[in-house]
Amino acid sequence: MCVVPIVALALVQTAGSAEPRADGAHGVVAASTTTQAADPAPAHPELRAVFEAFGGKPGLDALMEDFMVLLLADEQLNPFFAYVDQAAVKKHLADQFCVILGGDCTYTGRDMREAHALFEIREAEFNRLVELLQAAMERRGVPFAAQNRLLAVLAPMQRDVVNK
Ligand code: HEM
Repeated sequence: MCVVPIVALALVQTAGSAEPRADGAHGVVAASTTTQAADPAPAHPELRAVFEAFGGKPGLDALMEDFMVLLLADEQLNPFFAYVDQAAVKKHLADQFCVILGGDCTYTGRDMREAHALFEIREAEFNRLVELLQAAMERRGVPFAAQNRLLAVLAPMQRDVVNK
């Protein structure tokens, strides 16, 4: 199987701002090293053809069924997924991928940093999850080029998911 390299992107730094603060305090907010969580479902309307190649929303729902089976059967990743609300994870993943691929869906889950904050996730586990996603896409007959277009937009999320 061809493993697509996952590109780690530089962290985004919040810039200094003269806007009023959300907490009601006034004055210039100093530049901070705090990082902002990235949009968990950045829409890519140009990927609409990729969305179709996945079989639209029904295809994504079916993909997540297969993906969860693989995650739970995997020795390395089972401990992460065995005790969570698997139905919610599948739904949120399908909605998230749908939005990302330009589909007409709404993502109602948490941002990526928050959703994964209770877990210690290493790069090796991120890479394993990507392998299993590739296996699930392969099983569903998603064309290789479409697989890679999706993986390319998921890759930058590594910085919000990997926290160990
Ligand atoms: C690009 C990679 C990833 C994406 C796009 C992603 C996306 C998501 C989404 C959308 C949710 C649902 C959030 C919610 O319900 O509010 C979720 C939950 C979860 N993810 Fe990830 N994830 C990624 C990588 C990983 C990795 C590498 C692991 C661990 C090895 C992991 C473990 C989990 C677990 C355990 C949950 C359930 C959290 C809970 O219910 O408290 N994820 N993920």
